Amino acid sequence: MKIMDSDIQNFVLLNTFHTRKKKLRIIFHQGNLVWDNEKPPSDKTTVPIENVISVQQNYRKTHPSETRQLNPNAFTIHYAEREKGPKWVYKNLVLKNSDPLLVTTWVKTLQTRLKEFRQRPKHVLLFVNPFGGKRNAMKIYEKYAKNLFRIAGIEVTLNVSQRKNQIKDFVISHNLDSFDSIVCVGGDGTVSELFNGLVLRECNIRGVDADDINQNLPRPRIPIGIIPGGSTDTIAYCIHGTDDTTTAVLQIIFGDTLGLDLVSVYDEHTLLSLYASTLSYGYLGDVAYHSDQYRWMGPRRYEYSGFKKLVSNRGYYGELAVYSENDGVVQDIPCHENCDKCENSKDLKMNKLGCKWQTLSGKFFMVTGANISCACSRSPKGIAPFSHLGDGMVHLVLVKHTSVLNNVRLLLRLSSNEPSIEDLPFVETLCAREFCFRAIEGNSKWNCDGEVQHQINIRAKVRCQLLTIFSRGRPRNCSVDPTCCGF
Ligand SMILES: Nc1ncnc2c1ncn2[C@@H]1O[C@H](COP(=O)(O)OP(=O)(O)OP(=O)(O)O)[C@@H](O)[C@H]1O
Repeated sequence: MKIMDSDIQNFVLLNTFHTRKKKLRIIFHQGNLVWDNEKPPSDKTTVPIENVISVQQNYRKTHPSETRQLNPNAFTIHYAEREKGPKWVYKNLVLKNSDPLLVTTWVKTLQTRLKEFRQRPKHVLLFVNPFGGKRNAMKIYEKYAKNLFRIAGIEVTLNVSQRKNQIKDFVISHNLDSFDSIVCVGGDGTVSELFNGLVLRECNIRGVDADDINQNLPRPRIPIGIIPGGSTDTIAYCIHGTDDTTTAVLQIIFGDTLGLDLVSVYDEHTLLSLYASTLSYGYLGDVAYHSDQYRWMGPRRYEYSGFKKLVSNRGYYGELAVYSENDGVVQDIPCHENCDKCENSKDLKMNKLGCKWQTLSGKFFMVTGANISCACSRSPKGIAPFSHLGDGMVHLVLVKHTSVLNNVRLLLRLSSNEPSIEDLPFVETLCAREFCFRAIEGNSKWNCDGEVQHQINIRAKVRCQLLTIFSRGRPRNCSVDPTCCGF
C-alpha cells in the first residue's frame, strides 16, 4: 500500500510515558507534539516538529570503562521554545516506557519526520575570531554552541582565525564542497570578512568582474550562520531581534533561511568592500577610527571615543547623489519574520521601478547608509528602524551639523526604546537603491560595518538578498531594554 503525505500528516501517536517526575500523556498529531504540563500557567505544552532539534534513544548508565548500551525503554526529545520576545531556549523531555516497541515506534516516527527538514545543516565550517569583542569567542563556542551542535548531529570543522582577513582569504581560496554551511563566532567585522570572501569567491568561479558596479553580483550558494561574539553584534541582533547566543545557535540548527541585502561600495575603479549593516561618515567614522586604538578597553572603547567625538562636534561638508523611486520617501513599516516587503522584493526588476537621481549637499554631523535597522542592545530601535533586511534598499540617515545639545538629544533617542530619531528637525532619512558621496571640506573616514574605510569619495549600490542567512527572523512586537548609552 502506498503511503501518501497526507497519511503521514494525519498519523497519530498517543501514549503514556513516565518522565523524571510523573506520568505524562503525549500525542503527536499533524506535526505537533502535545503533552500535559506539570505546572501552570498553561495546562499543555505544544511543540511543532520544526522546533524539535533531535530525538535520541537514551543510553543505560554504565561505568565509563564499559561500552555504552542503548536503553530500549527511554528516549529524549531535544527541542527549542521561544521565550518572551525574540529569545529561544533549549529544552529536553526524557520519556520512559516498559514497552521497547513503543519507544522504538516513537523514536523512528519522529526521526523520520525530522529527516524531511533537508535544509538543516549537517557539515558546518565554523570560524572563530579570538580577537573581537571580549576576546572570548572560543569560550562562547564551547559553552553555547558545541553541545547543541552535537545534539543536532551536526559535524563541525573548526577554524580559529590567526590574523585579520584570514577568514576572507580562506573562503576565497579553499574548496568548500564538503560543507553545506559556514558559521562564524565573532562581531560584525568577522561576519563582514566571511561574506566579502564568499561573494568574491563566487565572482571568481563565475568569471564576474566584481569591480564593475554595473555587474550583477552572484549569490553565494552556501548559507551562513552568525553566532554573536563581538562588541556590538549589530548584524546578529537585527537578524534575530536579539544578541542572545543560544538563540543564534538554534537558528542555525533549524536551518531556515532568509535573504539579506548587501551593499557594495566602490571608489572610481574598484570594489572597496561589501557591507551588511552601516556605512557611516562623520561622527561614527571618526569613532571607528579613534576607538580602534583603544581596543584593549573592549566594548567600552566605543563609549570613550563616542563621548570625545561628541563634544568636539565637528561638521563635514559633503555632496550626496541618491538614486531611488518615489523621491526616496521612507515607509513606516518595520521588518519582521515573514516580512511581506522583503518577500515581494526578491524578484523586483530595477528598470521597472522608475528610479531617479537627486542631489543634496550640506554640512553634516553624520551621514549613514543603513542597510538594516542597526539595532543592537545599546540602541534597541537602531538608527534606521524601518530599514528592512531584504528589500533592496538602504536608508540614508542624514544628520545635519547642529549644537552639541542636539547631538546629545540624538544619542539619547538612539539609546532609548522610543521614539525614533526620524522626527528630530535636524535629521532627514531617505530610501536609496544607490548613492554617491563626495566630501567638500572637513574630511572624516567611513565606518564600514565597524571597520575603518579610508577612501572618502565613494559610490554604493544595494544588492538585493545577496546573502542567505540562517534565521527565522525577528518576531513582531519585540522590544528590549537598552543596556547602555547609544555610542
Ligand atoms: N586572529 C585575529 N587577529 C586580529 N584580528 C582579527 C583576527 N581575526 C579577525 N580579526 C579582525 O578582528 C576585527 C574585529 O573583529 P569583530 O568585528 O568580529 O569584533 P568587534 O569589532 O569587537 O565587534 P563588532 O564589530 O560587533 O563591534 C575584524 O576587523 C576582523 O577582521
